[in-house]
Amino acid sequence: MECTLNEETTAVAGLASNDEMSAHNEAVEAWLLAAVSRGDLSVEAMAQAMQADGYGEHEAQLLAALGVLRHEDTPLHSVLEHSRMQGAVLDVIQHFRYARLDALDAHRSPVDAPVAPSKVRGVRARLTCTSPDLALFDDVLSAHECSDLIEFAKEHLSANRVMSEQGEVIDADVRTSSGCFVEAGSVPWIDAIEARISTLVQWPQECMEELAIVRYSGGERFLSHFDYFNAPELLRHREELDAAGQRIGTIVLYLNDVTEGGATRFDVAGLELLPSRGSALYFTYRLPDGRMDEASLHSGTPVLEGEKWIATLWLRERPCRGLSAG
Ligand SMILES: O=C(O)CCC(=O)C(=O)O
Ligand SMILES: [Fe+2]
Repeated sequence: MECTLNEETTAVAGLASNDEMSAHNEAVEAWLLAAVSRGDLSVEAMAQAMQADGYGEHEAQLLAALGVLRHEDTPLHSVLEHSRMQGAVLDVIQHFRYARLDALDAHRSPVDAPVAPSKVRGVRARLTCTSPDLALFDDVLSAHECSDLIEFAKEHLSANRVMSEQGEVIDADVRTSSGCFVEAGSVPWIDAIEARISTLVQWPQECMEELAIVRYSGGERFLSHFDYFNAPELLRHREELDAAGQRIGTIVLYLNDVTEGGATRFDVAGLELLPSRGSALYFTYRLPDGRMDEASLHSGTPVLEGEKWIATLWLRERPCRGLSAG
């Protein structure tokens, strides 16, 4: 199983195999629900049963932990209290970039309604996938933060630029949106948002490019592309690689709900993620052997009604503050 849906489906897979995947997920979830309602909160027992059923150790632990988190709406700390394998669960959770809001609360911006410091809850991955490696998180930005970012961008938008084969900046058909960068300090709470994302994905803030806000109006889209620099023969790509290394991951923050169209589509997996205000898509594309993952090929599908607003953060191998890759 490559993709795991953890909530009601706000993600839509376009290929026929999705039906099989959903049926499989439903069966797994039904089993988890039954286990939880029997009062068996032992993640370990569930994981062992799943392993006996042919799941890999890691996957079984993850699914069992997710099952408890989801079906009981159980705070993370309570899962850990009930679990005899706290360390393993934490490893699994961290591996899949779960973060705890108490850690994230340190990075809440002033426009957020404060979460009581004693309140601990997990940031839930609605969906995880191994090929491409991605996770979709809910409630990463507050409604206030989303609308403030949109209001800021409205004052600073210009047509997005795409590089020609010769490495020149041109207006091209690949990306028909408008956008702007949010320089450090230009919005008071931008640092808080970036620090929160850094905590969520466990990657240093100084290795994140400047936040880029993009608006797609009716009919606008971003054709299939890789986010990493895949043409070292081009001067621009070579310069970028020399300056701060490869791009290895992307966070797309969805700033509004889109009425129709405007999905983020992963062509190889046939997976389409629908924007939902405040959620964050995180995907990575450096494979364990160092090659870049072609399964990360993706596009922004045409917006059919209304507008789509996103904010994107690209992760680099090395510090990149002050450089704008675009
Ligand atoms: O618009 C989208 O959903 C995708 C955006 C994207 O691919 C990017 O900003 O690199
Ligand atoms: Fe992209």
